[in-house]
Amino acid sequence: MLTIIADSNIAHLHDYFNEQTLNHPIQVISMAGRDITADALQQYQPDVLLIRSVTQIDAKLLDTNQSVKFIGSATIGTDHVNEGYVSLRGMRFANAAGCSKHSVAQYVMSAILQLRPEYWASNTSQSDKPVKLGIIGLGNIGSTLARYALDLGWEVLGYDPFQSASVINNASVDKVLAQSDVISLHVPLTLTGHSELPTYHMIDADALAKMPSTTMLINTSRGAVVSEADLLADLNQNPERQVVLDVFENEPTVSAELLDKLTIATPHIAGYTLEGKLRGTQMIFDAFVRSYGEKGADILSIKQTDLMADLLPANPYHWSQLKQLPEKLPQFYDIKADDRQLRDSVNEQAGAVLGTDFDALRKNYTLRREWLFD
Ligand SMILES: NC(=O)c1ccc[n+]([C@@H]2O[C@H](COP(=O)([O-])OP(=O)(O)OC[C@H]3O[C@@H](n4cnc5c(N)ncnc54)[C@H](O)[C@@H]3O)[C@@H](O)[C@H]2O)c1
Ligand SMILES: O=C(O)[C@H](O)[C@H](O)COP(=O)(O)O
Repeated sequence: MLTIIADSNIAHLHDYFNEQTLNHPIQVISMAGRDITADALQQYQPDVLLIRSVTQIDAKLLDTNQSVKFIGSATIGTDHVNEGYVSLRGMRFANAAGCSKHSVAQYVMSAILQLRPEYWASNTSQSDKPVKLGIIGLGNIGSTLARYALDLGWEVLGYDPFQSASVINNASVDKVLAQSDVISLHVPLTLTGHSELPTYHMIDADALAKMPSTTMLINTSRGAVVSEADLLADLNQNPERQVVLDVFENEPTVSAELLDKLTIATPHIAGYTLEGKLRGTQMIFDAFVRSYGEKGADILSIKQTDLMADLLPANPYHWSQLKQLPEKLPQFYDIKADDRQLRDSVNEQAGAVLGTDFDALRKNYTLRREWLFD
């Protein structure tokens, strides 16, 4: 019998992990990601952990455990996982790199175009001052966002010191900060000692001072990439600056003081589309199959399967059509409705959105659909 502990927020968990697809007796124990603790591991002795970003994978969780062999995170970000420790323990780890790249890119485009609809026409063919979109981090999401921006005829000022120079990786960070109309952050959260160029508080008072007050800032990466204290000080000085946050330095709590100064604020749902979450589950299922398959079929003789196609309803939304009908964008995704829901969750007494309410907004979020980028 294979025992799996899984985050109950993993989309279609049981459609993927069951005795038919795995051709093996299994028990799947699903629970809130924050409840996956050393005590739960002690109680259930799982072979497999399937998690999302709210479960910290480290010595505190695993030092007293000898049962876990495979850990899958149905997320892009891995800053919640001490991968060095996991490798040292001989456990297999897989994340879902790129699973929601289109979802997040489309969230960013929705925010920009709903706040500045004039940007639909601010392109190289119709304007002598096309939109300059600054993108910091040009991996799966940043490079996908660049595709949408270039498709609208915008200019991209991109900065990624770990990628080769290219048509989008074309600027210094100072040029991005000083010359962009909008800056969108798409970096992992890395700390000193884990990266030559750590991204922790990358957007601090110095960086903000280099950004004209008319420059919009969008953060869908991780909250701590932006210094919240410095951002608050900047917004007190530059109340006209438009800031869109989907991630927050002190998640899952969000201060009302900060919320009041943001233009758009959403509860870490930029990647929350049916496609994005399903791809995440499919990818860790595939990684699990590969991992166990490598150990020989005697443990698990599994056929790899693409369940995603069966689980996705037909998708009528096409970027090419949306572009022709810009006024349709808010009907496709009303980002301001998500903003209102978060603001309505503020606990006046606490002067903040409480962690339990933030988590509930995410758990109960109605997954959007991605539009097809064609
Ligand atoms: N809000 C959400 O719902 C959501 C959804 C998915 C991912 N994310 C976050 O977005 C992040 C980026 O996702 P991705 O798929 O593009 O990851 P990715 O790993 O494909 O790309 C990250 C890029 O950042 C670059 N980078 C690293 N340090 C940098 C620095 N100091 N300056 C500039 N660039 C730097 C890397 O070279 C890489 O190209 C994830 O790590 C995750 O934390 C958030
Ligand atoms: O890293 C990611 O994939 C995203 O931030 C994702 O939205 C995390 O979502 P969670 O695991 O918190 O549900």
